[in-house]
Amino acid sequence: MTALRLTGVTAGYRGRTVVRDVTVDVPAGSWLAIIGPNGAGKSTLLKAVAGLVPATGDVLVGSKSVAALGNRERARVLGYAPQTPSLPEGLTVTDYVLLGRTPHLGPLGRESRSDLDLVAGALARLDLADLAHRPLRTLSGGERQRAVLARVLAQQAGVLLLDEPTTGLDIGHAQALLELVDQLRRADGTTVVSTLHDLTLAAQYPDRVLLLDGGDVAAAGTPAQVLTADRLSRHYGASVTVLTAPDGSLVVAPRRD
Ligand SMILES: Nc1ncnc2c1ncn2[C@@H]1O[C@H](COP(=O)(O)OP(=O)(O)OP(=O)(O)O)[C@@H](O)[C@H]1O
Repeated sequence: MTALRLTGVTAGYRGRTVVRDVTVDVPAGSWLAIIGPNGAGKSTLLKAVAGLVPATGDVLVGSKSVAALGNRERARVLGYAPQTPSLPEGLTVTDYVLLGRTPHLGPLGRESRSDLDLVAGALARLDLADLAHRPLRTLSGGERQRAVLARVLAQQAGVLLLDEPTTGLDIGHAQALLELVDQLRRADGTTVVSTLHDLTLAAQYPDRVLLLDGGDVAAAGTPAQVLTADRLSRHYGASVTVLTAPDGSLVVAPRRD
């Protein structure tokens, strides 16, 4: 079953087209990584899917067009975590993560016990329980990044759009976060679309990879199909060796020529 379908999505800013004619189906419970060099249009494509930049073409979530959804309904089906979120600094971590429940609250806007439990669960899963009462402004970069993810998890949307979710995280927290996202899609059937710069991680977690270059789709397929040394040289100008680890997963290793 397709959870998310993009058909001919073209998007940009003030008359400048930045992403052109992207067509891709993302099956329910799968993980699509959007990769590509800086400025390729990865974040813009995610924003277009989230309905945050003007776009032409079609974005369907299930059978519904995103363009036809109101903000509240959209936030119930699509959880978007931006790369550099502007955070309401005065809020505590708990109050910030509670914002993820906003699209689910009743007419009086009061959170219930189950909303608070969901928030506590999201904080625990992201190793933030000890920071629950700290103001956001006092968090380190990696802690803030995890708080953003906790808010998106609390939102309980079926499709997660994660822009560079591991930015600023150390390798342990980056792995823990990606494992958590992987677990969500396996346990709950959550569908994931994320941009990723780390190509070894892009080989390990997603099922499919879409390579953007200059706003165009340069390649799409499984990580093994897309992540070849030739292609990475052509589109990133990078010298890399693509190795196979003992467990069969790919490692994209930078090489000095
Ligand atoms: N708000 C904006 N207004 C105008 N141009 C923008 C805006 N945001 C991004 N751009 C431009 O759109 C192009 C694509 O940017 P985008 O952030 O989508 O790329 P990216 O692939 O995510 O890059 P990176 O890997 O550096 O994060 C860039 O040339 C960028 O300068």
